[in-house]
Amino acid sequence: MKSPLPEYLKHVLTQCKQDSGQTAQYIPELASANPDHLGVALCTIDGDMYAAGDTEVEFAIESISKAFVYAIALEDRGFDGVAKKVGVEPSGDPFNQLSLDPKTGRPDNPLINAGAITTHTLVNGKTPQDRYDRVADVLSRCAGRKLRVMEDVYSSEMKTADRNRALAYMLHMTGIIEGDPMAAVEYYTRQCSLAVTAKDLAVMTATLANRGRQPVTKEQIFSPDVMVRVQSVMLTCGMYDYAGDWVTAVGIPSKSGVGGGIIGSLPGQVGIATFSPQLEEHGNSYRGIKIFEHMSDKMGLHLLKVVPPSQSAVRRDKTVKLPSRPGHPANLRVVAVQGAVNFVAAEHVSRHLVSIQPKDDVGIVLDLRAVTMMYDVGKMLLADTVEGLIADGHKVALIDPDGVLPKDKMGAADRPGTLKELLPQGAVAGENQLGEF
Ligand SMILES: NC(=O)CC[C@H](N)C(=O)O
Repeated sequence: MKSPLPEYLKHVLTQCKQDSGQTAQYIPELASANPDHLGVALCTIDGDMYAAGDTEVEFAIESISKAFVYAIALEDRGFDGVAKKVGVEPSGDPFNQLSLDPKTGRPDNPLINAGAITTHTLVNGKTPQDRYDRVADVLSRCAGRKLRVMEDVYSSEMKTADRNRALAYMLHMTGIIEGDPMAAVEYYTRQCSLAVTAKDLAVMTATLANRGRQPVTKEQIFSPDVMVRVQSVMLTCGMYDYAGDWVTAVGIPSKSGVGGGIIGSLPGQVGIATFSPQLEEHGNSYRGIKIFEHMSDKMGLHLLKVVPPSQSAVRRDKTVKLPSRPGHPANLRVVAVQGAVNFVAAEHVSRHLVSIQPKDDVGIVLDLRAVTMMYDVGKMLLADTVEGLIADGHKVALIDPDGVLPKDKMGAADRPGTLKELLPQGAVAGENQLGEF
């Protein structure tokens, strides 16, 4: 049996293949791209790839590189170091506009050309060549293969890069970029000329979605906090002056490039990439937009369409009568938690536990074996709740073989003997049998 997903993706392509728009006219080499190419690839955070159409055809990454180079700059200079030079505000302007903050002189965001030329100069390296080498190396590691420059695209784009040169001189004049502004444009353009396929982009994007860990090679390339920053800016600025429509209709942090690619990163789930070089008036791939709209709608991918985790955080809450033993509680309350415990899920579990009154004659078992991810806020809230129960005079036992709650805060609850103490002799041979309650 084969996965039905590739067939599904093929169907999406047939739904979205009506022609519209033009290849990028301002870069001769891109203007002559094959307008019929059409592909979609999807890579899960486990590294499973599904693809349909032209997903192994190379094209220039162009502005999609900006999201990754912003991530490198954040790693190399820290959040504050980058924030001094580039903002995070949607400009609402076309990508090649000189959108600078009137007070600080910073480019509005790192995904317009002015911001991206700036972030390129913030990458670590002694010389412009070193900086570029680092960019090419990190992007290649994200793709899982060495990416090459499309020299024809590069030289073609350099012939028509006057606007970017003007931006770079302006940025140099105001002290936003240091060093030779022409070298910045040259190497920024090389960065934009890196050749990728839709499959490369899907796995690169899954790295963003997977908290910075490349899902196939398993290399931790970026830190999770940097990924939050990058995807936030992708959500608000990734589609330039189309960003508001995009968030509304698609709701996936994204980035487009005039080579015809669009990437979409759904945090914790999947990286998606589309390829079709026919561009609409904002410079985004026309058919790429259609594919994203279609998939977001039919597959429920909009970031704001979430199932509240609180509704399923408590897998079981049961009170069991214990045989009477002097000095022991009459009942056992077993609260079993499952899934990812974020704030709302932890609040839900905590609410179950705090409903237990000091006068209730119960011992409490908090079973955390089915927790798949414990957020810091979950750790804090549940640890404090357990402490409070103990302070109320309850005996609490924790079943936490993976240590999802901080040991130091758990006191008596985490002593292996506590569970045995709570249960009558012979009631439980091992932790697993607690499931019977
Ligand atoms: N939107 C884009 O993809 C533009 C990138 C292109 N290299 C430029 O600087 O104009």
